[in-house]
Amino acid sequence: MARQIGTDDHEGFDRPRRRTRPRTKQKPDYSDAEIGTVTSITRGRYHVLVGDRPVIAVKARQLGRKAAIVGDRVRVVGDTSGDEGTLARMVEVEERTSVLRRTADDDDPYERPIVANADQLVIVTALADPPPRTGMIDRILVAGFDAHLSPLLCLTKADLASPEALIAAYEPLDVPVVVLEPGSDLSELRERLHDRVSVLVGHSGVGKSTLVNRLLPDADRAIGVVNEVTGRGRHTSTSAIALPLPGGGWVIDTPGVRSFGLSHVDPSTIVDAFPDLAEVAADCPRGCDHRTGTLGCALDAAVATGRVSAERVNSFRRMVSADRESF
Ligand SMILES: Nc1nc2c(ncn2[C@@H]2O[C@H](COP(=O)(O)OP(=O)(O)OP(=O)(O)O)[C@@H](O)[C@H]2O)c(=O)[nH]1
Ligand SMILES: [Zn+2]
Repeated sequence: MARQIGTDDHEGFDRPRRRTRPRTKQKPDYSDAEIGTVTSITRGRYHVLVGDRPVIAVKARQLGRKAAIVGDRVRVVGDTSGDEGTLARMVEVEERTSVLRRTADDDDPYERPIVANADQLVIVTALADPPPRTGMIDRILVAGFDAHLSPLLCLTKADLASPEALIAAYEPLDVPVVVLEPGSDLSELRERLHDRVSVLVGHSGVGKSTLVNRLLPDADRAIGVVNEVTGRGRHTSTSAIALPLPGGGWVIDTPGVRSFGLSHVDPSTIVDAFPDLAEVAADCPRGCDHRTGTLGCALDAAVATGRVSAERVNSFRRMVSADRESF
């Protein structure tokens, strides 16, 4: 067998090999570096939970413009002790399984990724004070379906108003609903959050902080973040915050949103989140956006023959039309 010069292990053991590629092109291998989850970002500092150790890291230069967002799995090197005053270096961002995005408003073409690697979108809506707005719920649903997250509608303040109308509005879309009021049982919600990565989204004042505090009274301590992020005034921060659930899974709280721009979403793809409707829509004309009055939309024919219910199609259409409304 021919001897392969330069590839033997003992060759160049303690001096650099001659055949190594030029330094600039060599990608360092960080596969052994510690990995953690970005829990929040404040002023260019990344809070990373490595195991149960909160570490603060700065972005390494080689990441260039590539930014990590909350929920990202990242590799950190250097001082990863998490001791006070220490800073680690974040050297790599792992591939994401999902990205939830929004645009600031519909005239803003700039996509803002808000959370990585989530699999569930929890839309927190008050039943009163502030009053619920289905347009906003629909827009958030569209963003969630676009990011392939499964939805959960969380209705708060049931002590102030009845949830019946909203439950009825989302039943045809099979969106699961949990209803909460002060002191209500959280076990169903806990079950739905267990072992999942859930992003909480909602208007300011709907009771999101109240809910997070009930679910996770010790949340702040778990990720080692002091009041600058989680205390009052946190909503001046633009960053989301990821909180580990004791039994497994994450809750990612996001700052209260006033609008949920969808200019990055192609509404014609949302039908894919509904397998029965997608099957029907396969017969639609090319580029059909499936809205009411769209010529030749196969959803109309399917309703006429009873293949799908008018209620489901109407709810679907209301939802995808929400991206035309403004708030
Ligand atoms: N009646 C009633 N009030 C509630 C309920 N949940 C929260 N509240 C009140 O609603 C107000 C807003 O609650 P927060 O938890 O601060 O709401 P938030 O969504 O975090 O609001 P921001 O911090 O502004 O984003 C507070 O005065 C709460 O006490 C509820 O189930 N019923
Ligand atoms: Zn169609």
